[in-house]
Amino acid sequence: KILLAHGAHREGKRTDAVMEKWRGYGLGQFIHWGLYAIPGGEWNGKQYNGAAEWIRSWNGIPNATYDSLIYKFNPTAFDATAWAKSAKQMGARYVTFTTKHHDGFCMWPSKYSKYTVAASPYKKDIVKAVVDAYDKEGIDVILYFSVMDWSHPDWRYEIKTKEDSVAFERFKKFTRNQLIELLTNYPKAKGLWFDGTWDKSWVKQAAFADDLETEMRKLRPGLIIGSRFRADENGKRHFDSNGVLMGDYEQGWERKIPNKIEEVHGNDWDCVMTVPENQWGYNKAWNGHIKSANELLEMTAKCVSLGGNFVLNFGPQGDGAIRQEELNLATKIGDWMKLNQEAIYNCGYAGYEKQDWGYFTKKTGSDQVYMVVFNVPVSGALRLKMPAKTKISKAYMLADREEKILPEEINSNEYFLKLKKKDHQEPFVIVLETGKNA
Ligand SMILES: C[C@@H]1N[C@@H](C#Cc2ccccc2)[C@H](O)[C@@H]1O
Repeated sequence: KILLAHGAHREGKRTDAVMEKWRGYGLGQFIHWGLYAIPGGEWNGKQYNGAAEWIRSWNGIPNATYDSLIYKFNPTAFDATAWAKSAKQMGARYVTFTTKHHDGFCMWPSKYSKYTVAASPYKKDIVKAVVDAYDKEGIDVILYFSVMDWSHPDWRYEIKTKEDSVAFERFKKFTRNQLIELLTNYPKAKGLWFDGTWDKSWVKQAAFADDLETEMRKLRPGLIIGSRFRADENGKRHFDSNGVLMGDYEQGWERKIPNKIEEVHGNDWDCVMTVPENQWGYNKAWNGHIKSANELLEMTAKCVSLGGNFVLNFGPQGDGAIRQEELNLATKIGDWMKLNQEAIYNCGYAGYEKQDWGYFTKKTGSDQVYMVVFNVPVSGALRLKMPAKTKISKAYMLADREEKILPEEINSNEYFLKLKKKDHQEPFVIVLETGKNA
């Protein structure tokens, strides 16, 4: 093992109650909202071909012109309670909200910056409104924070000169001040979701970032911080030089999902996912491949079946309203979750062999196993392979417990489950009651 002063401080999963709850969330919501929602991926009638929340980096817009959007920020349709109720209906159990994205605009009245909601026509504290509204709905809040801050004069991508170094020291103090401010102003927040930590300037700050993480955890015991916050002294990110996860869960699953359990290395993790292929902030153009509710439900089940959580992103418009297409998805997902949430919440990896019909999930701390079915063969029967000596004593539809399914044993641990209905237009869950040699 390599001796590290700033590597991971813990090996293996956290076992405290806060993290146990995080582990069982199953489904979450991400919200990307800021000044970038005003242009919505378009400027002077020209479509920006990147992610809408990155439009400030487009050389088609002078930085000062983008930053003057602050004077247009007055989201008259913003209603945090409506957002929180929509998230509750969808079945989200946590929300990750952008306090400051790469453009540096603060959605809270930070006393360390002039580039905040306080200086906009809207004036009010949006982070507070979101934290309070979601907390009231019983949805835990995680605060997204981008270390990279394009608008700050002391931000550097790389430290090349003495001047860079002096400036970046000021930037580090500014970053620490804002993070302590967020934890102090919004004590209900359960965690911090860091982004914008990949540039050389920050990767070189192993000692500073390590001390800052320690300070934040001391200020807020139980705080949840992912693997993206800091690098070790060798510049290793997410996993330190000994291959040990940095932080409390793996944060690398951005717009991608693992395919097998080995890929998650026994760690906690969540996947954050966009509805369009790669748009986090609001984009006027709702085009390219837009994921359907069934696709998103499959992603949710796949994540839970591999011990993770699925976090679906919403990009509210510049006026604060969530676009109807996203509200419709939330409703469809919520309707399914109402009937089937038992197979998602507080569930994880069952340890069974993956099969074509869909995903196994298992209730944490129990033997209860679920089949979340996405693919019914033309035969209308599901071939089910169980671990050796694991018998099925009972099988029934979760959404209608009276609908029993008679498992026909075809081998010592292989069954045919004949379904009453063949053509399913959405996924369904079969509850399996098993028992060793039942
Ligand atoms: C959670 C997501 N992370 C941000 C990013 C990025 C990014 C940066 C460099 C290369 C590819 C992707 C996106 O803007 C969004 O906030």
